[in-house]
Amino acid sequence: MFALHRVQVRYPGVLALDDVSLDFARGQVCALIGSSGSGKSTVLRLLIGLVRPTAGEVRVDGMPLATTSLQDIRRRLGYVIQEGGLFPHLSGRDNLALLPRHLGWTRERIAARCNELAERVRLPVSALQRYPAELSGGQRQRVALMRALMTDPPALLLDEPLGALDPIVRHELQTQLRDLFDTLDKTVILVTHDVAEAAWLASRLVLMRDGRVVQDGGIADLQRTPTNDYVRRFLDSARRLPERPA
Ligand SMILES: Nc1ncnc2c1ncn2[C@@H]1O[C@H](COP(=O)(O)OP(=O)(O)OP(=O)(O)O)[C@@H](O)[C@H]1O
Repeated sequence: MFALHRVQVRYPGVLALDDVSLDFARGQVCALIGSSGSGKSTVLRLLIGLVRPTAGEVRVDGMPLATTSLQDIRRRLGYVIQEGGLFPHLSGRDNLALLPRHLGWTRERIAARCNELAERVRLPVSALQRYPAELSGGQRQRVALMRALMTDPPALLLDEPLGALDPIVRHELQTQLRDLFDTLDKTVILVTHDVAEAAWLASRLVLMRDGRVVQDGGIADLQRTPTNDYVRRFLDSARRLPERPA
């Protein structure tokens, strides 16, 4: 569905992606992991057309992204940025209604979709009357996820969708996200720092470092045959609880 072919992205003074080639198959859930600044968010920004490659090519459904209009791209993609990215001056419901209204949906259709998605992400419908600042972090992320799903796009791009949440809410949302991915049959590309979260949510992990792909495979491949010491160290950095003293 998406392909990066020998892509390079250069920001002023920074080589953010260096000769990256990746294919994302339809229906696959893939996690981009790696240390801060390794280029994960840049991959998502490329796919949504917010950033252009300085070399190489991005294709969507076999067509060069450069020839596809931004509006067409956005219609095909639900995008959740870090911290949710909701408009602070709009209620949750108005945030959700923005794109559907633009597409000419009726009030009834918008309301029905809000109710359906609120149930799916387990958010009380009454919370949608509130402004983002009046919601808890977990509720805000749920609304952001609902907004990405409103028009039922075939693909979801999620940038640290569960960052900055307390561990209990994060755990709960991880479970719900996995249920959603299992039932929705969408192409999902998500960015996370958390290896355990990546392995729980995605069948494929792409580990990045300094703008390059270090390893690409299932968690079992990374564990059994790490391509280098960095992969081993990255996996080992996930802390386990210490043994409780006797
Ligand atoms: N608009 C920008 N202008 C200049 N440099 C940028 C810009 N956006 C990102 N960068 C740089 O490009 C590199 C890759 O950034 P990117 O946000 O893709 O990394 P990341 O892996 O998603 O990081 P994080 O996990 O911290 O979000 C970093 O060195 C970053 O500082």
